[in-house]
Amino acid sequence: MSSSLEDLRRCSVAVDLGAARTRVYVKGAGLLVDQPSVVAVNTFSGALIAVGDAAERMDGRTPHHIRVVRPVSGGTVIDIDMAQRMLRALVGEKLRGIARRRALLRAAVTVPHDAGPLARRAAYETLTGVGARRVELVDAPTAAGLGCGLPVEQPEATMILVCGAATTQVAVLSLGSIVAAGTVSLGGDTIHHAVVQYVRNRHELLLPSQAIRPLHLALTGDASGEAAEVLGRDVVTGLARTVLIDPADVRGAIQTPLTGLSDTLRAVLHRCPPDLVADLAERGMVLTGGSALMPGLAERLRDGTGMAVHVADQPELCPVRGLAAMLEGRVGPARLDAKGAAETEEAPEADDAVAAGADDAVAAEAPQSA
Ligand SMILES: Nc1ncnc2c1ncn2[C@@H]1O[C@H](COP(=O)(O)OP(=O)(O)OP(=O)(O)O)[C@@H](O)[C@H]1O
Repeated sequence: MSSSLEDLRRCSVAVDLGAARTRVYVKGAGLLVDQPSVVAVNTFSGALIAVGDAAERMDGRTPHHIRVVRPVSGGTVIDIDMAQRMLRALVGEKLRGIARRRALLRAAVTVPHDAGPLARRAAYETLTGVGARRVELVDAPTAAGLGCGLPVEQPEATMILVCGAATTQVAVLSLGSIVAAGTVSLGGDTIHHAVVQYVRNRHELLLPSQAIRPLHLALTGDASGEAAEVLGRDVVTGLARTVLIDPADVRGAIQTPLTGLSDTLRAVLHRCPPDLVADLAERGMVLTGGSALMPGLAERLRDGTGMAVHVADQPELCPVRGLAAMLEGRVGPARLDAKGAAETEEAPEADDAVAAGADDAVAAEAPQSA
């Protein structure tokens, strides 16, 4: 059994810090948090006004003194302070309870497969800032693969797509490690921005967020071709106005990010040994992450690659479910090596830990959590 799986089993908390949503699983208690990764703060006093669902509802509707912040982007923490405040507000009391019962609060957190030292450091600092004394970093495709029941630890290829808010990670896994992987700027938010940009340029209209989701239906192959009426704000006059949007135009607007995904899939397959590609030809790929639910995405991938495409059950929960499986010791045989899927970060004693590469486990005690 590898030390990293042993370490993961000792964790009591699993965190999937996503650009769109934050999910926190606590051993023995289940999924305690599944909330938007959003914080609203008072810009004058710095006071926290709302987090999660409440903060997201304020987005786009705030007066000057309230700022709505998204502290995570593309699976990477970009504002550590806000991410810590968000986690404390969402789950702080529970973590304090666990920390009181256990001498050492250990947490596991997902990071993108290509996260660099700074991104790893940011995830680690976010968790230590809310009381974790030891942090296990697990790459998101491995966690998602385990979370949807794929045999990622077996000597056979599995292809997993983690379709997040702004990025999609494509990975081929075998023996618990990533064999080849790539990332493309495609997700629910990318599609959202592409559609907003198209309507703005073509119709000089700014769309509210809730008007976009119905337009996603244009992605489906069987889109009837009927134009959809949407209400927005005229760019010039500032007045409310409706326009008719042709589904064919929406498909055109999102073609570029979709082409990027097909290119990334091909590039990843190109880097795989032929034996693994043969496995994948039989099995196809599995889509996880919330954007896997985008209407028509699976069909378009099937048409574009000729491979079988499966959408996981509750795809948005796969990464956190995979972490939960590791924490509960449901992953075996234990073939995930320490330099592959999971890495341990221990809290540093001093700044020299920061200088050490993120790939190196740093043995030291954490400072007392706030
Ligand atoms: N039913 C749905 N149809 C289309 N898109 C959806 C649906 N449900 C969720 N999404 C999209 O999924 C994305 C969120 O997915 P998920 O929760 O997996 O992302 P995340 O883990 O927070 O993001 P990331 O991995 O980029 O950090 C959002 O962009 C959202 O618009």
